[in-house]
Amino acid sequence: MEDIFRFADELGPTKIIHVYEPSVGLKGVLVVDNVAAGPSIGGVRMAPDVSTEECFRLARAMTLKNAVSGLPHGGGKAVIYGDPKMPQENKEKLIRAMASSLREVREYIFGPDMGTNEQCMAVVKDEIGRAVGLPREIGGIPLDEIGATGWGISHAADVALDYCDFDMKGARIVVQGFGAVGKHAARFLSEKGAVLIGVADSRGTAYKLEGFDINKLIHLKENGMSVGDYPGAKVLDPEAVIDIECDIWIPAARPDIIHEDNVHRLNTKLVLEGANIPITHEAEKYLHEKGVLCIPDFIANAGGVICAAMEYRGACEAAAFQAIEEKLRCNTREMLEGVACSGMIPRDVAMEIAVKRVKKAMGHRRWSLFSSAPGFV
Ligand SMILES: NC(=O)C1=CN([C@@H]2O[C@H](COP(=O)(O)OP(=O)(O)OC[C@H]3O[C@@H](n4cnc5c(N)ncnc54)[C@H](OP(=O)(O)O)[C@@H]3O)[C@@H](O)[C@H]2O)C=CC1
Ligand SMILES: O=C(O)CCC(=O)C(=O)O
Repeated sequence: MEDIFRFADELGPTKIIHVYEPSVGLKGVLVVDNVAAGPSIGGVRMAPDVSTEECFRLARAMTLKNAVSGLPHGGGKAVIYGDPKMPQENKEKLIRAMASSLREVREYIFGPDMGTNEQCMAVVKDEIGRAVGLPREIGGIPLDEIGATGWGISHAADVALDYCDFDMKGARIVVQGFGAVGKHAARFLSEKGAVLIGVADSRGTAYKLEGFDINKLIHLKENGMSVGDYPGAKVLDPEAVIDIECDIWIPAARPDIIHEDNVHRLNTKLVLEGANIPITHEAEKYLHEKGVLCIPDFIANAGGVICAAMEYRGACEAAAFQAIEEKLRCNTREMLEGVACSGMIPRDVAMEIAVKRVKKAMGHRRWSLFSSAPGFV
């Protein structure tokens, strides 16, 4: 018999909810992991093929990310099954139904993730009044539009370079995924002097040794084209983005894309994990042994959720940007100093810091993973 508690450990998850509503074709899952620190924040992903296990791993990444960022929030993640490029009308129906079915699950605050955006969060807000990453017109900070996560990645990069043997000026960057995270990471890093030489989206990889004009690339994507349509770029298949020699490689798309079987193909000096869980633990160990510095997801890509948590409390955009900068620089340095002292891989050092904080929050609760106090969530 299937063990439905197979993901359970001392940190969670406290709830796994499967949602089904055939009248609109909704199938979805919500994993609320540890909410000892406060109600969970984490994005809603729309994708055709995410398992409950993957949703759990993404929710756990949020628990660690929120803890390491010192936010009064636990970790959660939701998945709506479907093609994110479906007609807007159908997408809105699915999102409304998902939000409506989770109306009373107050320990989860909806945010944007792969396949959802500010407009989707506006729909959730309209339906149940509980969402972050909202458009400005309804009082939000549109975290994807302003590039909150990319801003954080650029600061993690600054600190990481103190531990590498190259400078930002002229550094060659390659990005897998040119959506909310990938394009803004490339934009902020190029403003610091780096050069984007390789980029992939779901349709292909584009390569240009002289460097892309990032605004031109963004414009082209906004008009429904692929990165491969960039004039003069060499076009390769999507997987080829792994092989391009560069100084900084940024995964900003799907999970588990670098693993034991392909990690040897990476030809880079620094990896900044923009995506969640993009590299397996074994592959990260391999990179560490090869001298490639790898800044793990819940350190490098925390900018989005820091922005979301600030928005939840009514902060303005400028304050959110400042908080992201401060927290990302401080967390990256703390982790890298730990690596320098211990020789451990960066993820393991970051895990120690995050789990210690989660356990401290748990120590304040009668139940370990959540609180039942009135008004807690
Ligand atoms: N949004 C945020 O603030 C945060 C997001 N993240 C994580 O970052 C990652 C990306 O999220 P986000 O940018 O929001 O998502 P988006 O949906 O905005 O963009 C995803 C990008 O990945 C591309 N893509 C999809 N599949 C592949 C593939 N097989 N090969 C190459 N590229 C591919 C898409 O291509 P196409 O353009 O063709 O569709 C698109 O360009 C996710 O792991 C997410 O969880 C983490 C922290 C915060
Ligand atoms: O959209 C949010 O709520 C925060 C961003 C997020 O989901 C993530 O960090 O993976």
